[in-house]
Amino acid sequence: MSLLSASLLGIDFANPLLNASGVYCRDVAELDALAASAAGSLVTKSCTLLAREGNPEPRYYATPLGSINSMGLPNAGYQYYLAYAQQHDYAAKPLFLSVAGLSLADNLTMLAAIRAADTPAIVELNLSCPNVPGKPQIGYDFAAMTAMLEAVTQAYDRPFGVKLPPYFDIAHFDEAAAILNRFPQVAFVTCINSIGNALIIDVEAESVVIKPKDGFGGIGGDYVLPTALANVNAFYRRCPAKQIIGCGGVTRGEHIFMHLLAGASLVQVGTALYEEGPGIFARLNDELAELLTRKGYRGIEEVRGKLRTL
Ligand SMILES: O=C1NC(=O)NC(C(=O)O)N1
Repeated sequence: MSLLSASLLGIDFANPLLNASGVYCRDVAELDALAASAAGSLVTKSCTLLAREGNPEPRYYATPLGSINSMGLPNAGYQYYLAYAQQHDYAAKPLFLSVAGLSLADNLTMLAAIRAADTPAIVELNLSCPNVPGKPQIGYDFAAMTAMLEAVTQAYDRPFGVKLPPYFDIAHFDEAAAILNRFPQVAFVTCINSIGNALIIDVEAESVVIKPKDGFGGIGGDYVLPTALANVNAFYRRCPAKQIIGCGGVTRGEHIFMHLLAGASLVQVGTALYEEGPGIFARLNDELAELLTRKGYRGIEEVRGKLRTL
């Protein structure tokens, strides 16, 4: 095991880093670039039953503090990503398949096909896209989330994970964790998706900056780091039988260290990857390794969940 070795579902990872679903992972060229990068693994763009164009552009905008997006689940359809999963070299690094069906039936159809293909790909079920007009985030509807997990765990007999929206109330951490703990098959929880329905305004133009939904979109980057860390730690504390993948606000090695302290086993990078490209993974691994070494750690397992309270 090396300094940066990580583990999830009993699978070894060279390092804890991967992309956030949706960033740099929509087509074969992007996925191959991630596979060839210093990332320890990669995840595909959340797929739907049929290919989608997504929302009208402009639908992504970066600011000095992060980004806002309302992509609207543009993707090539699940068969495209399943085909990619069938040809991926798993000896090189693990691959995650992100699934975001627009209905329970669509999720069941896609998961049945994924299961039948019997690849080593790990499913991350996206319960938190904030950008499909008319489709509320399942993660904020506890009854719908329960029904989805009851049906999915009946139909899909492998360990999988869920991508959750950020929660902001202790009672919601408690309720969401209680639901997840009813499903041992939910082996990991990815916290967080973007903070939905924010609004960024351009003062010069006196205008919003993205076209869909009157400018309302999910934010990422520096804006979301404290919320991401809180959600990672809240579910780490409440779901001792599950692992946590952290996502949100990572631009430097020390942010990865924060996610690890909060309880993350792996850490996803979104906005910063969009802006810097896959070369970011070599930089982040170097910065994390330098920080761990300076602090006298021999591996990330010694850091995970060790956040001190006062
Ligand atoms: O789950 C998602 N989160 C986001 O922030 N954006 C994408 C999207 O809009 O496709 N999906």
